[in-house]
Amino acid sequence: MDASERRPYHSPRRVGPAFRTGTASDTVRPVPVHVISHPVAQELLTHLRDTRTPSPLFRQYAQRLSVLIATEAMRDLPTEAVVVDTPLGPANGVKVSASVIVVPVLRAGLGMLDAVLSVVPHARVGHIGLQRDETTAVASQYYAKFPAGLDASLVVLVDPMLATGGSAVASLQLLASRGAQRMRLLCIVAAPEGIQEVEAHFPDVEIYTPAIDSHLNAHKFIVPGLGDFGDRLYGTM
Ligand SMILES: O=P(O)(O)OC[C@H]1O[C@H](OP(=O)(O)OP(=O)(O)O)[C@H](O)[C@@H]1O
Ligand SMILES: O=c1cc[nH]c(=O)[nH]1
Ligand SMILES: [Mg+2]
Repeated sequence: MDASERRPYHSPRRVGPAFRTGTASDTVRPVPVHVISHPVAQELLTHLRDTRTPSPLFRQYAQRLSVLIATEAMRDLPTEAVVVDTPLGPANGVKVSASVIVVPVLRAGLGMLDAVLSVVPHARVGHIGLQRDETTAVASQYYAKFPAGLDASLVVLVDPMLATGGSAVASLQLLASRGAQRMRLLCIVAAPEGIQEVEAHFPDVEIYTPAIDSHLNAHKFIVPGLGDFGDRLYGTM
């Protein structure tokens, strides 16, 4: 698809707020969090949590789970009508007509990128490099590069772990400062603290995740979580 074929992203319908159904709270309240409860997604998440899962399998499970998350997150992509010829005659069909920019947060977000691109192959890709300080858990930026057209695209931020929310909010602020208007966040495990932080700064940003966990520990790791996603993905423990 060349640039002339890309059209600005306009959501044809506002996705209604989902209801939080995770383990964090019994209180059901409308928040823009979509919990991917599909049993296949939940089984893949279980494998990712399991300390016995080695890096090669961890990468595979992360990919497969990310396809399911991305599929749900792209449910309302606008399409245009097309007609194709089957061997038996013409058939009406559709073509996705939105401009999508996927932005993984390095490193861990790279473990979801190819999966998201398999769902929206025409998407373009930006990158944000962030690293949490091991003692303060505050993220600092070491890289950022984006394609043109953030303002007219659906921007899909991809980071598997939403812990304090510091990395997600810093990323969303950077994207917003470069013109992004419609943003979504895809993650694999979210903590209530991180969700609150994103909601406080970006109430319109919908979050797609298969898990809302219990809480953060003293080191700001998600409990029960799955440990350090980047380390498990790349074997840097
Ligand atoms: O919500 P937060 O408290 O900001 O934590 C979440 C961030 O922490 C992890 O990255 P990390 O800093 O470990 O970098 P890495 O991906 O290179 O391992 C994770 O991938 C998120 O980006
Ligand atoms: O639990 C956590 C928190 C931040 N980053 C991770 O990889 N895991
Ligand atoms: Mg890490």
